[in-house]
Amino acid sequence: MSTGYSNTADVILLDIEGTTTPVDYVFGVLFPFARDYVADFLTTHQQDAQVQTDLQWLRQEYETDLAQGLSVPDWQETEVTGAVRYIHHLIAIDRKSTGLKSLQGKIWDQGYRDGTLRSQMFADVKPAFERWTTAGKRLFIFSSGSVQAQQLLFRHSEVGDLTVFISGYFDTQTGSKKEAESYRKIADAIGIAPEKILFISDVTAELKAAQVAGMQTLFSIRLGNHSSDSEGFAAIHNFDNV
Ligand SMILES: CSCCC(=O)C(=O)COP(=O)(O)O
Ligand SMILES: [Mg+2]
Repeated sequence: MSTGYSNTADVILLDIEGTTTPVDYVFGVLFPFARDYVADFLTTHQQDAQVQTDLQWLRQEYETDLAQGLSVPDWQETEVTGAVRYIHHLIAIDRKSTGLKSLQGKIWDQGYRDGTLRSQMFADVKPAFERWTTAGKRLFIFSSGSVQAQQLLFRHSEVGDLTVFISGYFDTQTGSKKEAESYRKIADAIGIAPEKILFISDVTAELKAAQVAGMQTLFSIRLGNHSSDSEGFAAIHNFDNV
């Protein structure tokens, strides 16, 4: 029996990759773009204060990996090429790392602004955003991508600027998507009971955490997703009946 959804939500909280946007766009376009441009970007921007913060986060993550005995590429203390090697490694293993995601957002910024990047949305996304907004529901995003990356993605989509429909954005600076506490913090920040929030994602571990926090949940099955096993969660193939 499927669980988690009774369609009584006032707020809809959406994941991005595998829910609003094809996995193929993230893995086939965004990640290679960041991979290809990170060396140039760091060479030009490594002294910027926010880039320095990202590099410090990445360095801490690197030290933790080393302490845990994980296999990581060599990174001498201040070397850009070492940082680039580690960043390439994190992209290759799809680590949902706050430092990596923050840096990726900054790299994608230029690509979106000059028109090289245009984000892809599933065909039912914009009509659903319009329908939910008309029905008085508020829409929020919770993605591993940084808030900056989320805003860029919805502003520069192939179907136009969708940020007008979105009331707020949350990333892993709120907490891991697999921890119930993150969903409690999001409900607090929105100022609504978790039971009034419907969270939609393609990752059941995220739905389990949201459910523990009291949210309603739906599993997203989209073409190209990593898994279509809903593990008992109510599932959808698009937003048409949500
Ligand atoms: C904000 S677009 C890039 C998304 C991203 O970097 C990612 O890892 C996708 O994670 P999600 O939590 O949206 O599945
Ligand atoms: Mg996802």
